This record gives sequence, structure tokens and C-alpha cells, in this order.
Amino acid sequence: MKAVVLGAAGGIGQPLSLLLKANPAVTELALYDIVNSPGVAVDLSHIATPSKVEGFLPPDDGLKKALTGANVVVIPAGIPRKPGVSSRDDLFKINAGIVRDLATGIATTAPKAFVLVISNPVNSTVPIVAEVFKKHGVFDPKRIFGVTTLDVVRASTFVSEILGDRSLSPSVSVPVVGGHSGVTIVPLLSQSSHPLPASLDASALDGLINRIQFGGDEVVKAKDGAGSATLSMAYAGAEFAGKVIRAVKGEKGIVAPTFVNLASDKTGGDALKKELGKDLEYFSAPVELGVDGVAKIHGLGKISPAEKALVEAALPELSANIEKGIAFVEVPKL
Ligand SMILES: NC(=O)c1ccc[n+]([C@@H]2O[C@H](COP(=O)([O-])OP(=O)(O)OC[C@H]3O[C@@H](n4cnc5c(N)ncnc54)[C@H](O)[C@@H]3O)[C@@H](O)[C@H]2O)c1
Ligand SMILES: O=C(O)C[C@H](O)C(=O)O
Repeated sequence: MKAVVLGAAGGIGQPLSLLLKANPAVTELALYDIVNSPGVAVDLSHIATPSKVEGFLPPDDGLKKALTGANVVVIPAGIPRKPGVSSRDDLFKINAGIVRDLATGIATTAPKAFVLVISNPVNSTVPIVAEVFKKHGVFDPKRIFGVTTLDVVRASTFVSEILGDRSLSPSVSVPVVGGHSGVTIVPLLSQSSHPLPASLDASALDGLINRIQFGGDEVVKAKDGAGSATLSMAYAGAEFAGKVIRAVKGEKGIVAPTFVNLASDKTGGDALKKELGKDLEYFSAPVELGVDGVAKIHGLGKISPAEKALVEAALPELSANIEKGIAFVEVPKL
């Protein structure tokens, strides 16, 4: 099981690489960045876990060498938000090109790898990866994932706080659907494994939803110029990568929300589009993972009228973000 981290020397990349090094299912770990990755790799290589670790830089075909034989590729490369860069969409200008070029490397060197995209704006960078793969004739909608796990992790944490017991947080499970930015993040709190207190009033419920949707802003503000969430994201990224690895190795019944392509009727994409009442190409929904990646995209299930309204409110921004990503790679029509 070879895992590759692209952007491995960054704020997310380093702790994410550490957590992947700590995962005994990973037997080989390749770290790629435009700076510092060989040092990070040597540092991690002293940890007594099974995987061999190597670091690569752009010269001497570093990207190709990192990706050769990859099973799982995680991408946290790109610039993060800071005060003044108010939306994830503002990152598009720089990150779209970075993700396109890295995706080209994957499509040409490791087209069968499972690709986990962390770089923002996720709602656009996932379509960018897919379009690059289409251009190279290697697109498989079951193998490309937008990592929205941090929203799920935040929902578990914030719900446990409202329940007054942080020790519950690892077992609190709340599906978060839609996309990964502001109003496109839709927590389905009515489906929480641990129901919210009946005494929770409407404004407290709105506050909880808002905190999950804008949790990223809370971190950007607190870091005060030093970037956005890195450690919680590394935790979330390692958790999702760990689930993909377990599923690929044959474990059954693993379900996790993730932002995926809805092109395949066989995996339930069409049914979800019908439920949404919109011909969206991508959506984050609970996905059953299997040996080939996406095994089944679940529908929204029973949701409250208020949650239905939140899903409706997410669709215009989500759709615009997706189109922007697709248009970035599409060959212009003459
Ligand atoms: N999906 C999520 O939930 C989520 C959560 C947090 C952050 N993010 C996003 O993750 C990205 C990274 O955040 P960070 O805090 O780690 O940023 P960072 O600046 O600390 O690290 C980014 C790393 O990417 C590297 N990089 C830049 N261009 C590259 C290229 N062409 N090839 C390889 N590496 C390259 C940089 O050298 C740097 O080491 C941002 O876009 C951020 O918005 C996503
Ligand atoms: O908020 C950000 O810009 C980073 C990330 O997407 C997050 O949710 O923390």
C-alpha cells in the first residue's frame, strides 16, 4: 500500500504525513513538495513503523518518482486562507493551476490511484482533477474524492459540546452533505447518532449549524494571519485516507461523507441527482467505500423541512463552483 502526499511539507502535509507514517497498513510513503520534502521524509523515516519513507522535489522527475506505483494520493498542496482572503473561492486563482498540474502527473503516472483532494476550493478542485483525468482518457468517477471529513469531525465535536460531554465526540456521527464552503456545507443534524436535546431552541440550533458551516473561519480568525486549519485537517485527512485504505484492502461496510462525481448510475449518482432535483455533477454524500473506491452513493435519507431548505440554499453556489472548476480545464470551444 503506497501512499503519496503532494504538498507534504506544508501545514497540513507534515502532520498528515506523520499520521500516515503511523498507519501500519501503509507500507510505502512518498512525500512530494516544491520545498523541504526530503527533510520531512528523513525525519519521519526514523519512526519505528513498517513504511519506507522517501521525499521528492520537482527536479529529476521528482513528481513522477513519488507517484510511481501509488495506490492512494492525498493532495494538500496549495495556499490556505488568511485574514483578507475571505472565501475559499479566492484561493482558486493560485490553487487551480497547482491542482491541475499535480493531477496531470497522477493521470500520466498513477492513473489507477485513489485521489483524495484536500486543496481548496474543494468544490472546484475535485472537478479540475476529474477533467484532467478525462483529458487523459483515464477518468474513473469511483476513484476521485473531495475530502470533506473535517466538516464531519467538527459536527461530532460541536454536537458533543452541546450534549455537555466531550467524551462522546468520537462516537457522535452526523452526516454532512453538499460541498465544502460556507452555505454549501449542510449538516443533517436530524440524523445525528446522538439526538440533540429537545430543549435546544431554534436560535441555538441555527448557531450550531452556522458554526459547522463556518468552522474554518473560526480557525482562520484565531490563527490571526498564520493560515487556516492544519492539525484538525491532518487528523481528518488521515481518518478518511485510513478508511479508503481499509476499504481497498477488502473491509466491507465503511461509509463516509465525501465529495464525489455523480456520473455513475451504477453507484447511485442518478438517484441522488433526482432527489436533489438538479443535474449536479458533484455532491458530498455518505458514500460506501469498496475495493474499487466508491461502491454506493447514499441518498439524503429522511431530512427535516429546514434541512431541505439548507440543501436548496447550497445548490446555486455549489453548482457555480463546480462549473468554474470544469471550465478551467475544458478545452475552449471554437
Ligand atoms: N478540505 C479541507 O477541509 C481543508 C482544510 C484545511 C485546509 N485546506 C486547504 O489545504 C491547502 C493547504 O493548506 P496548508 O495550511 O497546508 O497550506 P501550507 O501553505 O502550509 O502548505 C501548502 C504546501 O503546498 C506546497 N505546494 C505549493 N505548490 C505546490 C506544488 N505545485 N506541488 C507540490 N506542493 C506544492 C507548499 O510548498 C506548501 O508546503 C489549502 O488550499 C487549504 O485551503 C482544506
Ligand atoms: O477554512 C479554510 O479555509 C480551510 C478549510 O477549508 C477549513 O474548513 O478549515
